[in-house]
Amino acid sequence: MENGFKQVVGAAIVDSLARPSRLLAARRCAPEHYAGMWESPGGRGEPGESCEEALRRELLEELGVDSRLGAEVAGPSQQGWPLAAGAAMRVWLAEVAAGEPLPLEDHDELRWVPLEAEKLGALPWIPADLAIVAAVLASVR
Ligand SMILES: Nc1nc2c([nH]c(=O)n2[C@H]2C[C@H](O)[C@@H](COP(=O)(O)OP(=O)(O)OP(=O)(O)O)O2)c(=O)[nH]1
Repeated sequence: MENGFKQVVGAAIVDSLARPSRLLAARRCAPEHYAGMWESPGGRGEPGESCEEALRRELLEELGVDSRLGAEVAGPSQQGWPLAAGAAMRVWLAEVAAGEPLPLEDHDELRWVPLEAEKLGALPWIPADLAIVAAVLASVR
């Protein structure tokens, strides 16, 4: 695997993988320069974890839910979507398998947003996430 970027993983959590109509957006409360911006829950992997394992662990830690991953929303490189500061994020569609998502860590608000360009575009996403949100929309249509 190519290893030029710090690998981040993120989840485009939809209400239902079979019939997606809403996306779970999460508002970051830290670090300061990302506070107030919306993103896909996720984070960095730990040594020895696959990206999928890292993502399911992050969703349990951050939101308190068990998750089921669907298809990857492939980005322009093997490492996914370019982020700021030399990082890249692989993104998977996902749904909640058990539990109710809560902003336990890193976020101060969660919102189920209709999978419509206008509704999603109204949130101040981390700039790097705008291309990802557009690809998620395209992938569920
Ligand atoms: N989780 C997530 N991080 C994103 C997104 N977009 C984006 O630019 N980032 C950036 C913010 C952070 O600099 C980095 C992810 O780091 P993180 O802070 O979520 O990772 P982590 O929970 O494992 O935290 P740490 O171990 O680095 O402290 O990627 C996104 O949609 N989701």
